[in-house]
Amino acid sequence: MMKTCACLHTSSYSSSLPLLPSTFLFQQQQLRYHHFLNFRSLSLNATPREIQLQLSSSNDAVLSQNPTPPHIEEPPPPTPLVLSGDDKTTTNNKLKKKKDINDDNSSNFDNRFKLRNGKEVFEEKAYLVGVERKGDVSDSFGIEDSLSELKQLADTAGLLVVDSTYQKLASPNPRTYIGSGKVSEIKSAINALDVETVIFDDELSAGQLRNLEKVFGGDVRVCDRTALILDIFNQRAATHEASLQVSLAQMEYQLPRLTKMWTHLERQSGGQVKGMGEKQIEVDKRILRNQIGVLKKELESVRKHRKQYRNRRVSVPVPVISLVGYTNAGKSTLLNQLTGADVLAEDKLFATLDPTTRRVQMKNGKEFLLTDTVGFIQKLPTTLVAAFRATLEEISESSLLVHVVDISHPLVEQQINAVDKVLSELDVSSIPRLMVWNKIDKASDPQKIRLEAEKRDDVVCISALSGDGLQEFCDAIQDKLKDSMVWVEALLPFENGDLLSTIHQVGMVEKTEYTEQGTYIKAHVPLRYARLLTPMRQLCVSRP
Ligand SMILES: Nc1nc2c(ncn2[C@@H]2O[C@H](COP(=O)(O)OP(=O)(O)OP(=O)(O)O)[C@@H](O)[C@H]2O)c(=O)[nH]1
Ligand SMILES: [Mg+2]
Repeated sequence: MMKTCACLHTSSYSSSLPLLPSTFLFQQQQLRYHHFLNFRSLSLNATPREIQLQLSSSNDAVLSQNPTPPHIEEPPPPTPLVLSGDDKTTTNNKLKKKKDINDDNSSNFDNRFKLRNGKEVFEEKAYLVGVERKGDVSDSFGIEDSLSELKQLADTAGLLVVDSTYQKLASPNPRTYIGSGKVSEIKSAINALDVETVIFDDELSAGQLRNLEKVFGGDVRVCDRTALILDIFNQRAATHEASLQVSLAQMEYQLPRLTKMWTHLERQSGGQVKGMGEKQIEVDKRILRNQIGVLKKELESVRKHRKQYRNRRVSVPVPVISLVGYTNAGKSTLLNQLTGADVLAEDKLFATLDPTTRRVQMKNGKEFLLTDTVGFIQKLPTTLVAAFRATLEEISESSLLVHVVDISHPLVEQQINAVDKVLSELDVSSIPRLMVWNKIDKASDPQKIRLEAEKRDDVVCISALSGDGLQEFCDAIQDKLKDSMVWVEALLPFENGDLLSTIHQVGMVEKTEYTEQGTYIKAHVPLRYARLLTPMRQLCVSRP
């Protein structure tokens, strides 16, 4: 796979703009600055598939060009570190170099290769940094909770978190995000703990990233929560559509961060190529914008296919219900439990990226389609919400949204608010909702929670893991679907037998009476069918 990517990359460059010398350096810079993004400059003529491969493959592709920049000392080509099994695993040239350096101490180093989900992952030492904004509203995540979530994210990405710190600030420092005292404190921690990566809990600007890396020293990488989430998504994207969406989000994240990364060229060449950096930023921005355009087109075509598929599904008269909720709430476990599907469900953030739809048959013979979707998280980057819009369209075309909540989680209220916030961005307020309090088996006082749920409308307690409460869940779905339907009394002529059986399938028929003129029904039916029945409803009104 890695070899394939390298070949692809070389051939795509042969038919594209020549790489400017500085682009090579830029690639090296990117590997340092944005280790998590597996990002590199791309050829203008690359196909979306190539772009995707280039983005998702490890850093070996960069080496295939190997141009020699004038006036600038060429950096030694790093040897990629091949980890078994997975070309998307976080790999890094620097690691190989470090491994060589550390050969004497290699047993210590090798201890940090861990097997996760069947993949070998190198655990880089990471240090977390957060900022508590004075005056933050109390219903949002506290700084310690937010940092502990960041630790979970880092863990999911395969990093080894060695320590963390935070600072209370009225407003972030525009140059370094945190104050200078805190910067020095972190620098000491980096030296003492041999930290390789510093991760900030909030999105940093290009300038802040650059300044912090400068202060921390050449070998230390700095990244932010968004880059970390993007990296997890990149590692986990399993389908063509998900890969395209992640690639697009990565590029959009990257675009504003190209600014001024080139000034080092002018410094290194002693001013001989003055202005070169500035020009190169423009060239690379243009290349990146072109790639974004190519990806958007490709996504649009994938989106059209999905739409056609959805349209076909609409013609199958079964309501579609989407599971939404905070990451790790138990959505996939619920889908698996109800449908016998085999969707990956695990105690990691963002286990699911692609929607999976399965048919559920209830005891009364009624059916619905259940869709599992990508989980949400607080501080979800807007670029990601936008990039996943195509996938999230599944949600907007549902008859009902089931909000799955991990009721055993200490920050359950904050998680509910974060999900509501994302849903409000998706413009789905008109779709009826049902809330499910999951993991009731794990709650410290399940009885108290059940009593609380009884007091509320639209809440059902379940354990997706044990299957407890699933019958109540299906009953609640029936009731909710009924609420979203229209009450009709109609007389269907006998030649409309097909429509009658569809109504039995999608609606809730309360009375059927056979008369000489046709079948008289009283039922709740979806709006679409109420419209189809309009002429027959008039007939019914005129019935003696
Ligand atoms: N104790 C208990 N654990 C549960 C329950 N439901 C899910 N889990 C566990 O919670 C973890 C996350 O479950 P998933 O089904 O992967 O959660 P998800 O909402 O699909 O997560 P994302 O795909 O990341 O958004 C897994 O380890 C499940 O075994 C439950 O009812 N009780
Ligand atoms: Mg899931």
